[in-house]
Amino acid sequence: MIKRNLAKLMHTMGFQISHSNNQMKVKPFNGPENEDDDDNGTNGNLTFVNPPDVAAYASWLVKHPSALNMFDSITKEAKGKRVVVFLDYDGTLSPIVEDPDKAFMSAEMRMAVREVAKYFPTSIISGRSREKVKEFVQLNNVYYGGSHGLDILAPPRAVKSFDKKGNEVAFQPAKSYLPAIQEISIELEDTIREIQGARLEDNKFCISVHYRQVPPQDHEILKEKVKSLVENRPEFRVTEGKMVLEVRPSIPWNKGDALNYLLDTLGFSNAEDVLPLYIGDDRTDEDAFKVIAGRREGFPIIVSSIPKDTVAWYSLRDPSEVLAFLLRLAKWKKSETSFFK
Ligand SMILES: O=P(O)(O)OC[C@H]1O[C@H](O[C@H]2O[C@H](CO)[C@@H](O)[C@H](O)[C@H]2O)[C@H](O)[C@@H](O)[C@@H]1O
Repeated sequence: MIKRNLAKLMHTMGFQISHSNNQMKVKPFNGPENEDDDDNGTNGNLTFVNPPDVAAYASWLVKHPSALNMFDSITKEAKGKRVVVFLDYDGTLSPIVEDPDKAFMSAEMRMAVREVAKYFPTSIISGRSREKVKEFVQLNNVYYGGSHGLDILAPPRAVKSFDKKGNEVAFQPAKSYLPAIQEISIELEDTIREIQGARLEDNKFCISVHYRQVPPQDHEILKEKVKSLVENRPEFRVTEGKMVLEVRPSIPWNKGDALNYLLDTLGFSNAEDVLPLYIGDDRTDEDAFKVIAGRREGFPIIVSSIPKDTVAWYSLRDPSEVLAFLLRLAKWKKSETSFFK
């Protein structure tokens, strides 16, 4: 009886449930260690549920309802307005994996993003270098913001994105930091050399220090080392993501500013009928959620399979739900467009 009621509750909350050998299985819980590593479930395995986690997630979903369950009210609000889409990359369009160089996007996801971009101006704002994220995404009908928005190739039609000869020029507010970034990268390399499994990723205007493959007992040692190195370099600051420290120039620029910059260059800054939609999974995406929340209009959507503090209004559990949402969004717009033809 209790089991049946729990199953009913979870179904209402949007969980996928299956039964075998009389044991209830729910996707996606498999006991994430902490909020920094809530990427469990992205491998699609079903695992046994810890009931308190299910209850916690269910009550979190009340505050941050599934964007799939809320789809009709989202499209009702979007009708007749201009939706502008912003997407994070890692953990949103691609599952979190051990090796950052292998965070590939599926062909289905690529097709879904391409479809969405046919109907809505679409940008991808990532912590990766702009070149790297473009290499993963391989689409020409989206705009790219790399290094957490410190490197944006604005829409070709925007005056700001051309130099005198008419060549495309990226917006790079931290360009003068490049020599210092190279210097700190060498220092970081030296600092982490002794720590087994630690690795650097050069994201052009940010350096990521990954510790996903570092033994847990060394995580704090690594964090301490990196933070004390950066403390001596006031021109840099550290932000934290999923098993990664991101060393970046201490200029007041984040994914929220990048969102505003893109809205501006796309010609939407003063428009009242614009609804930005942002989907992201990590702490740095909160800056973009805040911008949308501040406008009181739009759709800030967090990707998370565990309850976490967020200013996002809606949620999706993992990249597979992001895929479902994007496909539905494109389908909705396509049917709306053909209806008015
Ligand atoms: O803003 P994002 O596009 O989400 O970038 C944030 C970081 O994403 C990448 O690291 C994360 O994904 C890796 C691959 O799945 C994973 O191995 C790592 O543990 C995650 O933190 C990227 O490699 C970093 O440089 C970005 O800072």
